[in-house]
Amino acid sequence: MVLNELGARINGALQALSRQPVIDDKAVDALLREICGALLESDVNVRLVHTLRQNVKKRVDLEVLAASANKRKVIQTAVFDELCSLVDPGVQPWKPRKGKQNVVMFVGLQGSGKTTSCTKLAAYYKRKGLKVGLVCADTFRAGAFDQLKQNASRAHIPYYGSYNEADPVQIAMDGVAQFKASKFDLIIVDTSGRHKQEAELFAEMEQIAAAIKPDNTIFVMDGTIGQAADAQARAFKESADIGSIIITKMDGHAKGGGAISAVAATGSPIEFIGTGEHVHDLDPFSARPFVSKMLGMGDLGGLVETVKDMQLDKNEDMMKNLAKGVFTLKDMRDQLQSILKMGPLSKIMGMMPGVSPEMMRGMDAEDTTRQLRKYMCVFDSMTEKELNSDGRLFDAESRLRRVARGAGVRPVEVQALLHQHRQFGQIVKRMGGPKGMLGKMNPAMMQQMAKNPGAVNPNMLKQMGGMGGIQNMVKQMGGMSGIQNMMQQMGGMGGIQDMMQQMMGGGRGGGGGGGNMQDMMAQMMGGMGGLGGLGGLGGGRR
Ligand SMILES: Nc1nc2c(ncn2[C@@H]2O[C@H](COP(=O)(O)OP(=O)(O)OP(=O)(O)O)[C@@H](O)[C@H]2O)c(=O)[nH]1
Repeated sequence: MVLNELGARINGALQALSRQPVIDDKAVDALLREICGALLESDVNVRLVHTLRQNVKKRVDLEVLAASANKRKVIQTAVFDELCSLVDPGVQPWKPRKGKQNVVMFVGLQGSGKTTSCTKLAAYYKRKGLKVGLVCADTFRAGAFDQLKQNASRAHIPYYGSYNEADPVQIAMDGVAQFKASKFDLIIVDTSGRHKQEAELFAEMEQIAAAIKPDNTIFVMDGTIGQAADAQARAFKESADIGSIIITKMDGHAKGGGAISAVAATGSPIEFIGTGEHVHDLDPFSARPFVSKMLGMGDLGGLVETVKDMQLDKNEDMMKNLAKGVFTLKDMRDQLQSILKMGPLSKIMGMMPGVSPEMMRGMDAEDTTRQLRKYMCVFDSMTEKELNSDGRLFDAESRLRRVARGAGVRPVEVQALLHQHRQFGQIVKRMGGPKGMLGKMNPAMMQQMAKNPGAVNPNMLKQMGGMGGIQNMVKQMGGMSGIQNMMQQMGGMGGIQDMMQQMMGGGRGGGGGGGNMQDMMAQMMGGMGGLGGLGGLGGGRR
């Protein structure tokens, strides 16, 4: 059973319990039977499933709880906590620090996704502002260096490797020395894999580790290997000083229960999971948000992290414009670019509470991304004067045709983009200016928002999780016939405004610091504006 289905089934069992008129031993047994059955079908190790069952039963003492009105809540919390402990060894993974020369070595079997994950990790920390270099010490597989070179070039990450040197230890040492001399913050070394866990592989791993003395060794494991994960994780753990783990190929259809639970049982924390072949398909792993997301309860921490990574600080001009009620074509391009950087839209949506993986199924993220790229070509064909305008310049047919020709699209597609821009521009006009919400923000708040979009009080986020506003919004989304439809509606002015109002209402109710709430709102708007635009893109094509 794939993880999406596992989440839906556990959720279904918990909801069935909520509907039971009487909560007795029979009801708890039925719940546990269903949950444990689902876990086993997802390849979770039988021993761990047994432990989970025992622990929940221990915590749910119906006699003690008899008088409590909150029996269901206690049971649900126990199940949630036990699911979390199933994937959490309780150890924090090592993290590189900027300004320190951190060396990380990757190990794993051939084809597990090591080389791909090296570049993903490099891109992740590059986004966080670290100077990152990649070293290819895989001399076993012909073509490994070319692959790393290609991936690294695409992600604009400096790399080191050799076509002549056959000794992986020498390459690793030379690469690390070169990047250290150039004051890199993080040096990632990719090593060879083998088809099986064999002595030669482990000997090579040890030699490289002894030569470069990594600060952390990351074990990469294929998430699709099911029950075999247990033996593999243990073998690597015994032979190398594994600090943390990346599980790859955990895309929507992966049956990752085996790998996740086996790895957690070895005591090394899972640091990331790979969720696709794209360089941004690497999600930080943390037990509670993971379980929460799997059960369709969202991941607000992840959402903020993503918004932070959108680097709104680079959009200081846009923030100033928005406050004034101005929205140029360049502002729109910058927003869409931020969204593109974050990878597929489904990732952002999946972090919202109430948007279960099931709901995301019909969404064609690839299609949306392709469409977005097309729009980037349109922006690239515009002159600086056109980009800084409100779009009215394009009333001239010849201008429109010139840009369409330059971008290799039909004029009607340029018109669709301009239409989207106009719609959003009207909202900005209403919200900006001295009377609008954005206009009312004081300059210090604006500056904080532009400079440090991540400075969001985590408690406030918790409040947001409990807020009626967001959840209502998400419920509305759920009621629509599909996310794509919702996007289209959001593209329309009414949709965005309703949503904003709901969130504002919730913000007041939540009682969070007013300044923080508004910061958060504006941050989300940075994203939402882009999402609104996306909806229009989809709609324009249909
Ligand atoms: N769907 C999906 N594919 C992935 C993911 N990570 C890696 N892959 C694919 O898995 C295949 C193997 O990945 P590599 O990075 O070449 O594997 P490797 O472990 O470096 O292999 P060796 O260099 O031979 O040891 C490639 O086709 C990758 O695109 C992931 O998270 N999801």
